[in-house]
Amino acid sequence: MSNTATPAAPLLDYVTSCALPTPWAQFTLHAFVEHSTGKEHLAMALGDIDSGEPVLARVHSECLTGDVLFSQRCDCGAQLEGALKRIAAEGRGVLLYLRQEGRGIGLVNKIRAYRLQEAGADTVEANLQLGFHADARNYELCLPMLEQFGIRQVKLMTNNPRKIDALTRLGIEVTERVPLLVNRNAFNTGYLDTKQAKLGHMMSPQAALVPEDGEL
Ligand SMILES: Nc1nc2c(ncn2[C@@H]2O[C@H](COP(=O)(O)OP(=O)(O)OP(=O)(O)O)[C@@H](O)[C@H]2O)c(=O)[nH]1
Ligand SMILES: [Zn+2]
Repeated sequence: MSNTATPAAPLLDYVTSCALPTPWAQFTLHAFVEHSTGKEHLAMALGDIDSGEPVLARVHSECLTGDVLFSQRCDCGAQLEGALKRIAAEGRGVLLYLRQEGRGIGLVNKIRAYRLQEAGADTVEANLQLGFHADARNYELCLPMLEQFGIRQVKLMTNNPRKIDALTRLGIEVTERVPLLVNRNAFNTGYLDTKQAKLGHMMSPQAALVPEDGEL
């Protein structure tokens, strides 16, 4: 018998890419398909990202309500837009769009969680009442996605220490954390407070002090 270790089965396939013009820059949109679930994950890339220099990066978890439907219950849509604007301003970077809606519990369960929040639960309590972990996400796909572009070092746009830990454990070096703070509003202030108090998000009180127009 050979002593050679069997290489780990790939987690996802790289499929194809196209140009994606946005209001801020023309990105290249790359499509991946995850083997175990068939989910389609995306990367939006800009500029020379395989030069070996740390790359400005965002790992964004799907939030249909916030990213697409303009929900003010969370900060996801504003963070998505802010991250793309920053990458465009730098002329170089990548945004991984992971299809782990509702912190991994799915859209319908997130709506169930919102309903529990309307009855008084916070975002963590609602997940627990539904029988889920507070945060059911897993970031292992980030490694093959970043490897596709030759990226080993990132300047990560996040307030979430779990993302930094997860990437570090995967062997991606986070050379810098770039805060991604958005305007508070009457609907998201409790959500932001809970992220800070219970999920360890790094949001100083100055988080509220961003310009009126929400520029990041
Ligand atoms: N279960 C659940 N998921 C939510 C809720 N609000 C937003 N989400 C999901 O949470 C994910 C975004 O996570 P956040 O914790 O806001 O932000 P993050 O991406 O972990 O951290 P940052 O990098 O700092 O933005 C998305 O998948 C959203 O769909 C909620 O009340 N309940
Ligand atoms: Zn959201």
